[in-house]
Amino acid sequence: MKDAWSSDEVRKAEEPLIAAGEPLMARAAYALAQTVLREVGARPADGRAPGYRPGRPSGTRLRGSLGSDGLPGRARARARRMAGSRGDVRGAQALLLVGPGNNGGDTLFAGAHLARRGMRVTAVLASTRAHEDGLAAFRVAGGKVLTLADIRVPSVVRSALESDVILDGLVGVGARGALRPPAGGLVRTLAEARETAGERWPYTVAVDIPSGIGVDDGVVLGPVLPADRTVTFGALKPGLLLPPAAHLAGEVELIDVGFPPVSGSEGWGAIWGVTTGRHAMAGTDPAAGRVRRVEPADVAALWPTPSPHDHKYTRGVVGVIAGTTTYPGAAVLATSGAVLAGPGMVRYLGPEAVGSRVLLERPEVVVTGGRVQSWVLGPGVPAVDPEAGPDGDGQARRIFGALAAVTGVLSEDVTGGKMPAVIDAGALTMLEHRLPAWAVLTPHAGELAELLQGLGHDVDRAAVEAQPLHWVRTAHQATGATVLLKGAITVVAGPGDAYAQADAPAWTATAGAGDVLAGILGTLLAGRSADVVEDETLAARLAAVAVLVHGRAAARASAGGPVAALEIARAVPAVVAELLRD
Ligand SMILES: NC(=O)C1=CN([C@@H]2O[C@H](COP(=O)(O)OP(=O)(O)OC[C@H]3O[C@@H](n4cnc5c(N)ncnc54)[C@H](O)[C@@H]3O)[C@@H](O)[C@H]2O)[C@@H](O)CC1
Ligand SMILES: [K+]
Repeated sequence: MKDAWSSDEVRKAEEPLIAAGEPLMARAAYALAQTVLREVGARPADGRAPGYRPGRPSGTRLRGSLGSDGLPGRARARARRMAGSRGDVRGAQALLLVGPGNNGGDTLFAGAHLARRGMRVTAVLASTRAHEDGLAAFRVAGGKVLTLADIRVPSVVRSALESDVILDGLVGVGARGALRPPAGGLVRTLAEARETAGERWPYTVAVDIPSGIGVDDGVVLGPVLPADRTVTFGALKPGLLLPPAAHLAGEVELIDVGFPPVSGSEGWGAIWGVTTGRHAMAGTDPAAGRVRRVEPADVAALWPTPSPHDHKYTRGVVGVIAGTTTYPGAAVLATSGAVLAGPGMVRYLGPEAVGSRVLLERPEVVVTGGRVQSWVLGPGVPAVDPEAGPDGDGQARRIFGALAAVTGVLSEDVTGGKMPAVIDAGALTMLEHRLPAWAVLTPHAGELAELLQGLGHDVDRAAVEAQPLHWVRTAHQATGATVLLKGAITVVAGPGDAYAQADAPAWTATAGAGDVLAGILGTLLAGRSADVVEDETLAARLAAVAVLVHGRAAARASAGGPVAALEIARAVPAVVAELLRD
């Protein structure tokens, strides 16, 4: 599990270490310089071609969203330039963008290391203030210092285009809001120049964070220079995991500067003396938990794996109400996702003609009613039209019935107990009662905006995409449900921690992929039905696992090319087997 720490948490962790005389900045700057030296040293053996880009790094720690071939966009270009690297950095040029705080200090100390290794290093000070010791060390090492006020933005752009590497050290965790002038104007112009220069743009390293992103919530309120790599210190920051900012961070490398090892709330309780309640302040809501990312190694502990004593009913039965005669494919895809994720059984409820199609693809499915341990509601079912009332071949009526079980409106004597559910597509328009956390809503941005509008919020799709964590948490608070917002980076929030998953190649954005995801998650909820009711934070974790498995299945089925939704479902068993084996 990757854990992001809010800027307040980072400060609290730093304080005692700095008081104890730990050389945090020296460690950060040294590691940053090593990364730059490694990258620049990987240049082609025939010397620095104009617009040279260093080689692909060996140690990728974390990626943002992936390209169709599973590599972050800019890493692809660098991968092609690997051949003939020679490790010599003498004469290579670095441009440092230096802000007034410790982030600028890290950058200046790193620049001093680079200069001592024979690189030609220029620091542009964006402010009248700069870290004094850092600046002195940089000068002694032979670095050249310019101030933005003296040289102006166009000459910084020229200098950037002549450089091999840029270090963005304008602001770090001390950032508040969008970059202000003159740093904001400089970054805006550099970002535009990068767009024009394309592959000729130098390798760009963000120091701690890409300056200008929302450190704690991942929003992008103003100009940001996209990085090929972010070297971050002590802990990941939420903005490096969350969209849209995570798309600007490139590959993220976490440097250990000596923070205590912490994983999850238990560790924080021990460190801060928190004995009860929520621990962290990441994101926009002080009451909410951390921002995290589930990793492949976490899956085995969460996946409902059968024991020899299990039979199909103890393993969990998934009930799927999806598809209509107009949209029968969604029923096939959702049941396929559920079956291939490995439940005890899948029941399908819907029009007979659709059930027959489901059976053609998945003869394991049972097309009669009966007890279930989770519901998958709504894929391929149209939104309820308030004028016309429920229709859709009776699917709306069936979904309303299932929702009555999920919300507890129906007696548990009738439903057989509390019931987790995946609520997708048309079913999102059928919510009439407050939901438990073990109901998982799975909207895309447009559907989430509509849901929130229905709850009285003035928000559209673009606003949701600009502040996904905020709106996902708002929807959770308003409905009670766990909310999974589908996207290139999927954001999940319920009571407690939020999750930002970047597992899928861009080809996954294809019709029907969400139906498969709903099915996979239905199987996870059925297999751990009692646990999700017991632990209200578990549904979000399982939702993140479903997203991870779905994304990896898409990558496997895609193999760098197009992928059809049914092929994602078909790749699930091999992906799960691999994750359980590792
Ligand atoms: N976490 C760690 O373990 C370590 C952190 N260190 C560095 O220290 C940084 C934090 O340093 P500081 O607290 O000095 O803060 P920063 O250097 O991040 O930024 C603070 C300065 O930027 C200005 N500023 C804030 N928001 C701005 C905006 N929107 N536009 C323009 N200027 C803005 C402020 O006026 C202030 O002068 C970290 O990001 C990291 O780089 C390292 O030195 C040591 C290790
Ligand atoms: K920075």
